[in-house]
Amino acid sequence: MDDRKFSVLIAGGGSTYTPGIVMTLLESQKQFPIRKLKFYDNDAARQKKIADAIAILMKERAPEVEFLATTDPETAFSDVDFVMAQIRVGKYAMRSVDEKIPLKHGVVGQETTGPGGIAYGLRSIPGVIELVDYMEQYSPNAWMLNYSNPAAIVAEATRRLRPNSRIINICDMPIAIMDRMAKIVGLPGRNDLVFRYYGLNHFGWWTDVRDKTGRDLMPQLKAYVAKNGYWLQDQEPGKEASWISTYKKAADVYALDPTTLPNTYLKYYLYPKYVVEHADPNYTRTDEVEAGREKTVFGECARVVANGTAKDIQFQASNHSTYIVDLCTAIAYDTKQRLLAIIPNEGAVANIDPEAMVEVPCLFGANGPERLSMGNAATFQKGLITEQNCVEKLVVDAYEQHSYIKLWEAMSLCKIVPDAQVAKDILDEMIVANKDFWPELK
Ligand SMILES: NC(=O)c1ccc[n+]([C@@H]2O[C@H](COP(=O)([O-])OP(=O)(O)OC[C@H]3O[C@@H](n4cnc5c(N)ncnc54)[C@H](O)[C@@H]3O)[C@@H](O)[C@H]2O)c1
Ligand SMILES: O=P(O)(O)OC[C@H]1O[C@H](O[C@H]2[C@H](O)[C@@H](O)[C@@H](O)O[C@@H]2CO)[C@H](O)[C@@H](O)[C@@H]1O
Ligand SMILES: [Mn+2]
Repeated sequence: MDDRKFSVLIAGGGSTYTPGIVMTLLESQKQFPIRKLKFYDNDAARQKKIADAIAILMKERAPEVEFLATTDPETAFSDVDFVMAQIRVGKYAMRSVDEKIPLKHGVVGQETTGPGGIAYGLRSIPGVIELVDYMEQYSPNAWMLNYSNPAAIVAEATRRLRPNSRIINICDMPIAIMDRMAKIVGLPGRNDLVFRYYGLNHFGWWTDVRDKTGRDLMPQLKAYVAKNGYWLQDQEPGKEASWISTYKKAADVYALDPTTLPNTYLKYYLYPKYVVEHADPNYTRTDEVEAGREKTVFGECARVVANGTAKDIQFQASNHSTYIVDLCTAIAYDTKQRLLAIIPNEGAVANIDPEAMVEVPCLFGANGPERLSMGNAATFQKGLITEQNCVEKLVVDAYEQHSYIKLWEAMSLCKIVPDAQVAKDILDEMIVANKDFWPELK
């Protein structure tokens, strides 16, 4: 009988996703038992607001689990088995800038795609590399499951700058979509699907989806998505309008290739004009998140602290939290569960650059991900992936070489940006806005 219990560190303890992850960890004690839970953040005040509530929760529901929150790297990263990383370098203030500057130039302003994603990527690279270095210094046998975005650029940077690190970059978008697919075909959840998927992060397609008996679910899914996208009518009370619109827009993305099912993020690359026409340059997604998720999460934490009890705490598990715990479980117990991750291609998508960081199904075990072969990308996908992957590589080139030209090339090559002069105008504004975060570009 395996009586191991694990030590988990949440890096970015002040994240709005932290309470949901803690709820899943508490509900998963049979599947993935923990002995220690730590938070680490570089903003003590932000983290404390969440940690004070979670301390009450842990005392009431898991007093046997050691809990602490710290801003000290050695305290945080020592004696850790798994690091769950979810930092946002520059916080929402900089996400707001990432979204608003491009929109002023009539270009998509978005967290992880286009110029916004490029700017975010240059901020995130040093922050995530620092976490990897702390982990390797204090707990060299630990695994890092990294949600910190933009995962595509962070993944290329960690492949290049820390090639032997035990970091696995992940994304919950395909997971959320597969939970929807399961509902569309009347199955309990994503783990009841067997799928083939390939692409880059926030830039991928399903080519095959079956149930566990091998029944082909693609015809039923395609018929639904062609009409509704991934929007589940009336099954999502309170879902925000911007997300409803994104799920519905998948129908138009699907129309471009009815042989596959698309990731929702492709709308930004294939319908940028539509996105810009439906955006408000003065009130973007960050404003919605600050008025929504951030307010709700920090309000609930304050309520728990004020009441001195978490008996009626209003946080719950989500696909975001269950996914990262599924990954830790698969690694901890060598289960070989088939799970998506962003990994070095090395032939998984045979006709794409072997050094691309692709998002494909892997078998997860004690040695981490084992890639599954997804065959060749079709011509449409190959063209899109090759261009976008070069953008992501140019961003990491710009970071490594402190190169203005490389970053201008990345912005100009990006499918979302129509013109090299527009790219330059956006870039020059972003350099000023990111002066506290980016390397000085020559
Ligand atoms: N990969 C995915 O699919 C996925 C899904 C959801 C969220 N995310 C990402 O997770 C992250 C957290 O999202 P959020 O909305 O909760 O953000 P948030 O701003 O609420 O929390 C981020 C936390 O990171 C901390 N932080 C920033 N820089 C740091 C550094 N260098 N070292 C340590 N801590 C640092 C901040 O102080 C903050 O407490 C973001 O990067 C977001 O894009 C990714
Ligand atoms: O705009 P946000 O901050 O709500 O979400 C941006 C993230 O969207 C995807 O993840 C989640 C999202 O976090 C959650 O709010 C919900 O709406 O569902 C999405 C899919 O689970 C995306 O994968 C992340 O990379 C983004 O950061
Ligand atoms: Mn994602």
